[in-house]
Amino acid sequence: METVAVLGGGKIGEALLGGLVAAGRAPGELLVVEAVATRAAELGERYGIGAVDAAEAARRADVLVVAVKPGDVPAALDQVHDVLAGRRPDGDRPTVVSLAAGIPTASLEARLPADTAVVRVMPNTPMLVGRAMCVLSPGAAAGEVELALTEGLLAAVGRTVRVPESQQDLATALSGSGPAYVFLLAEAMIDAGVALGMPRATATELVTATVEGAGGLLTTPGSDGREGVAPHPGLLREAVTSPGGTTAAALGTLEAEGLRTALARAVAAARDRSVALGRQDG
Ligand SMILES: NC(=O)C1=CN([C@@H]2O[C@H](COP(=O)(O)OP(=O)(O)OC[C@H]3O[C@@H](n4cnc5c(N)ncnc54)[C@H](OP(=O)(O)O)[C@@H]3O)[C@@H](O)[C@H]2O)C=CC1
Ligand SMILES: O=C(O)[C@@H]1CCC=N1
Repeated sequence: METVAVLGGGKIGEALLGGLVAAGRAPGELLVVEAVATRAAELGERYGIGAVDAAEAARRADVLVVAVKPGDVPAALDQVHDVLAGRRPDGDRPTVVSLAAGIPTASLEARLPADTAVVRVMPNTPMLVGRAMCVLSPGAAAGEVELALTEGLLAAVGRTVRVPESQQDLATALSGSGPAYVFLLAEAMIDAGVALGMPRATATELVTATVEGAGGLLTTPGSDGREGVAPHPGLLREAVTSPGGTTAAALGTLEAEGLRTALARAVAAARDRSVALGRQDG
């Protein structure tokens, strides 16, 4: 298998590395470059992954993953530039896979040796448990071979979809940041249960199982009574909503409080922030 080196062993770097190990990848094929030494040691203890410096990662990697904060991307690429320049672009040089929100492939390519294959990916943290949604767009020098290599790697930790790069900022707002919206919803439901008198442990068990079960219905073909098409959230919601019942009372309150509008604005704010992060680069 190919050697995967990850620049940045933070939240998403760990989700990828931990997810790959859980999916059966040999830790010896995985490398991490991490600025914080204690963090690198933690990843070594947790997953058996070796920490190396940027130059060694650039020498050994078949896939070089950029998982530092968007503002740190230029410096991280500068650290690997010269070693990458010494490797031939026709198959020897690693594919550079960027997970950084907002940073266009053109900006990445401008800081890398000419003709480096770059794939921009927006993953999400469920990668750690093999349930990622990874959204891919190729850069100018990335062809089918590099895209398939990246998809093959990420398929081990969840689902992949290709989109035109013009949709990457919106993908970031939906699936990249999306888990946080669901966690906030879960947290708020648990707190509401506690406020109304249920022990926190019980409320947590009820709500987490409910989120998991609802996710299962959303992703199970035929769950809304129709065959051959993806389940529709509206139909699944209708099936919960008995006439004159409890769900209708709750949904009426959520609509009156503007939940849909709040979510629409939140997604637009995340999309706009992703665009702004790309403009701040370099
Ligand atoms: N968290 C998420 O859910 C998602 C994150 N992303 C993207 O992933 C990237 C990382 O995000 P996240 O994991 O949350 O951030 P973190 O801050 O948790 O992780 C980044 C890590 O990289 C370290 N670092 C910084 N510069 C370098 C360098 N040159 N070489 C090696 N390590 C370095 C940081 O150290 P220090 O703290 O000292 O800076 C930090 O430990 C971002 O670009 C983000 O947009 C994409 C999708 C989802
Ligand atoms: O919050 C962020 O900027 C990153 C990108 C998507 C999820 N986390």
